[in-house]
Amino acid sequence: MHTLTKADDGASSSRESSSLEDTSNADCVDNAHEPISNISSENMYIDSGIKYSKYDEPMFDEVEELLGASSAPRPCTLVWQDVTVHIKLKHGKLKRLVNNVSGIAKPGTLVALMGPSGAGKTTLMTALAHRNPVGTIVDGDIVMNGLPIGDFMHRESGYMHQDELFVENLTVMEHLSIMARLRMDRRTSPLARKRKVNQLMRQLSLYGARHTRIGGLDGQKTLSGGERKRLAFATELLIDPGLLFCDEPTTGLDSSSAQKLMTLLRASAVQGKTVICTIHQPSSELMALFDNLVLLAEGRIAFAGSASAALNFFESLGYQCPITYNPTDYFIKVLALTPGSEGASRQAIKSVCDRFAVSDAAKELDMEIQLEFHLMDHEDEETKRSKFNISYKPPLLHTKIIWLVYRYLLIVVRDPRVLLIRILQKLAIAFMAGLCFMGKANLTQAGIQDIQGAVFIIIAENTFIPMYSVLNMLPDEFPMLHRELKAGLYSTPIYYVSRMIALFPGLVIDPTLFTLVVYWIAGLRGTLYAFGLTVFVAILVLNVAIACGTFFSCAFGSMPLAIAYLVPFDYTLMITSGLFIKLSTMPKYISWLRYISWLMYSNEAMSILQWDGVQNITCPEMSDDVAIPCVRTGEEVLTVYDFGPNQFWTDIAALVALYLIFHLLAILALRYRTRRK
Ligand SMILES: Nc1ncnc2c1ncn2[C@@H]1O[C@H](COP(=O)(O)OP(=O)(O)OP(=O)(O)O)[C@@H](O)[C@H]1O
Repeated sequence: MHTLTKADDGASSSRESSSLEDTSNADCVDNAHEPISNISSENMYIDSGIKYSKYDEPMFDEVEELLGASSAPRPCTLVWQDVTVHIKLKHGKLKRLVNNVSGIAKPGTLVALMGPSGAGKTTLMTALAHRNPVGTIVDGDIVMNGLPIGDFMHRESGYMHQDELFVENLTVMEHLSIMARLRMDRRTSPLARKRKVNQLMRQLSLYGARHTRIGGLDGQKTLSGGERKRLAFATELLIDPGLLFCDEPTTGLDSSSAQKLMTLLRASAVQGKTVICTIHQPSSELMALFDNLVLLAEGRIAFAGSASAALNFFESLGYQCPITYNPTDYFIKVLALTPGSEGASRQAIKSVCDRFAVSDAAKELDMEIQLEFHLMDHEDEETKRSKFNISYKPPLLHTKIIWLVYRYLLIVVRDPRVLLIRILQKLAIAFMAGLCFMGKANLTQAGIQDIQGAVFIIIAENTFIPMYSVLNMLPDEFPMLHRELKAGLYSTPIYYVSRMIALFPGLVIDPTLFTLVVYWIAGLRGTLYAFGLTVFVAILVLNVAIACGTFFSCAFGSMPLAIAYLVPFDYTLMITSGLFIKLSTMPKYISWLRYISWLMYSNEAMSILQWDGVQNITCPEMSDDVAIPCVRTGEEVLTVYDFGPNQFWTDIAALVALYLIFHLLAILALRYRTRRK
């Protein structure tokens, strides 16, 4: 049953033992690139369904088909020594997640990071990949090709997450094309970019699904789990990283899809990449694809070395893997906490880790690490630099904005029903409202209230529903935003600006349509000047409302919290709009609120457009003995509402200022939120 050990025949062990002498990265890569056709059949053997050359290198006839005959990736050697990871808890205490862990991953190797749930695999891998969550403290040395890891890891390494996140409405080709624009060197020609995308789609069997949406609208074909994983893999391969981290890539896949994906990872290693992979209890066939195994338990190393050596090590401790057991399952069983007897389990795990720390395998590993450090120390700067993609030029700021805007516009275009329903709904409300005011907007005493009412309807419709509808937009995108920020694809302000630009067409069309219908049905002032500027103010109102809603969603992070704070705020806005209370009579301690009320500014501006210069408001017939108060001019109407007739452009300036302030506050809140993660 112990079929996981391709080293059982001795071929692998000879490589293991020679690995200390064979420290040249180039050798690893060269071996990996020996043309398959040059190896005769007597120089190969088959184990676990995988062909191996006499050099014990898996012979993927399909390597070139799988991953193409691209140029050899930059060799990446990652060494980590005495790495300890703590996380800061809320009350300031530190919790240790990874404890004094060392290891090495060389070019052309596929390393499995295994252990029971909660062992610290993901924590260690994010530390090695320099993609730690905020609040993580990493101690120890992590060195890639002689340099302590840093932000350069974004361009030198790829990171496949356990749960892949995509903009679901995009097709495979759109996703990869946009990612190519965001990730690849800006000097890459459009043809080369296109070729790369096509090549990856073919190699990863995604070409047939290139026009399939990743996730979907009802009834539409979408990608399978395996295809999604392969797409995530393709996304990482766009920059052809020398180092690849994969967090549980087989989770959620059936055995055939898992085998397919792992074969791809193996092929990447054969090409010369360094691949580090966390994996949960792989089958023997899958385990056979790995060169090295690192077993973690309770944040410590329980074993590091080849799979066959792991069997020997556990046997030496008295843990004899039953013949019917998959060895990896057995290792995990030994290292997992047993419910009900956690104390005894912890003691047993500690004993395994302690024994490994003084084992020959640990000493060998330590020697290998020391040797690697020694070699790195003696490399000159030029050699070190040649191992990095220092000439990489990230896409320019405007390129990122254009492609992000394109991505978010596609979301709208992909589902035009949402847009159509929104427009129809808007028009229906506009007709309803317009019909209520039809024939009422006259220059009479009663008409004053009707005109002011119609103006307020235009303002309210462009404020409340849009402000609330935007509350879940950014929080829904936070997980993906965090991930793409960590991958160094763009910055928070670039994301925010792009997101808002993509919204903008809707923010112009919506208020224009609504105002157009209400204005003409209600029969508001029939000059082009008044109509045009009313539409302009309505557009401004909607944009300020969206900016305000976005700020609340960024500041409070979730829709329920944002609503809790927004409701009292919107009441304040409404009360101070000038329609419900005479602004000059408001108590001093509260009257300042009118200055942040865009409802007040817009109400004043639209009222001015309706009443400026009006001189002929009719009064009811008066009997000789009763003097009925009567408003005869537009200026008097404005005075009734405490609006200044000359305030129009001041109101516009205030609306623009509020628009900018809310967006600025939203960006600051979003930055704070994304930095905390
Ligand atoms: N932010 C955090 N605050 C507190 N504890 C944390 C935090 N992040 C991780 N942990 C704890 O650290 C331990 C290791 O977590 P990690 O995700 O690295 O485990 P894992 O081995 O990848 O587990 P799994 O296989 O289930 O994904 C777990 O016990 C987890 O609860």
